[in-house]
Amino acid sequence: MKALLTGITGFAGSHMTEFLLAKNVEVIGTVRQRSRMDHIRHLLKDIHLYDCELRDSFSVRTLIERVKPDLIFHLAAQSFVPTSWNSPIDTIQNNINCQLNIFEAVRRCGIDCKIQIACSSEVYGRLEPHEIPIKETNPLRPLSPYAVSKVAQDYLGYQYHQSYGLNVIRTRAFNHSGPRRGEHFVTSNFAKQIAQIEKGKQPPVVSVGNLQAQRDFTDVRDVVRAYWLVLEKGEPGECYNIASGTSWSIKEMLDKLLALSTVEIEIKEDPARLRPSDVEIWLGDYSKLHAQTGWRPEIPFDQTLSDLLNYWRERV
Ligand SMILES: C[C@H]1O[C@H](OP(=O)(O)OP(=O)(O)OC[C@H]2O[C@@H](n3cnc4c(=O)[nH]c(N)nc43)[C@H](O)[C@@H]2O)[C@@H](O)[C@@H](O)C1=O
Repeated sequence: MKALLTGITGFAGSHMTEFLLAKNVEVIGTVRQRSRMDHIRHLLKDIHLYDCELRDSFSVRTLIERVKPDLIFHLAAQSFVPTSWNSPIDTIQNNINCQLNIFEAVRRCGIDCKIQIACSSEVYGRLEPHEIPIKETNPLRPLSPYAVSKVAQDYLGYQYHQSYGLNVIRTRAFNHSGPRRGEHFVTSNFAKQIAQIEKGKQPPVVSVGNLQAQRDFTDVRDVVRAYWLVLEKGEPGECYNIASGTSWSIKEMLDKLLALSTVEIEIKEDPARLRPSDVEIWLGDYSKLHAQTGWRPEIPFDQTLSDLLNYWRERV
């Protein structure tokens, strides 16, 4: 079996690759000139990489024709919410166009393959208290340009299934973390700062943004297992939440990280880290995914944070 991964050099992509290789699936990934290989260097001898600019329809079609994948995991995206405030057009164009190029290539080449698209809990945006925990049937009220790009990706997945019968499954992952998480995302950012403080490379102050927000964190290794399971057992055209079913405030998450360290550390709010609007609370209901595939989260959040902090301790 052949799996094509977009975003293979990224956080989820590298974990997805490890998961697929352990299942003896042939892994093919797309890279660009500027892709950094740090996360997949240890896997290079076991995978095939193709130069492909996902924004370029010709490049994508050539790749799909050549590879003829059985499975596609579409993980590549501009995924950092604050970047989407600074360059909304770039985020929207990138996230929508890349996916459209994949859909059109699969459709026009007539390839029979299953496609997982990495949508997001960001599509839900603003919530009413009675809507928590969030089900897939909830109205979508996106609160950032990134969230709007994910709504478009999500609905295009639905539409291409309805219109052309493409075998697309939409996953709405809530926040996820673990080793290799990009350093701008909150868990990784705080863990890296703490690791730097422990080594005396930063004064003993952690800079933070909005600590009141509540997030539902799942370990990335559980998330990629869900990506696999939806293609194995999911219903084409459907969407599935991937969540832990537990919510932590960002302050609680920071306290957990601080408790893993022996150093005295102060907390300081940095106004530059606040956003024009921030989703207040996320708590996902993953019962649909569980009923369809048997998936449930296995790695406790404390383990995720400890692995992440140790990851940074080895790198700073
Ligand atoms: C599901 C969704 O999940 C992620 O989006 P995100 O929730 O924006 O992730 P984050 O780690 O940037 O922020 C989480 C929360 O933490 C607050 N926060 C406080 N202080 C800092 C801080 O210092 N840095 C950051 N980054 N956030 C901070 C921040 O205001 C927010 O409330 C992406 O994977 C996205 O691709 C996705 O799809």
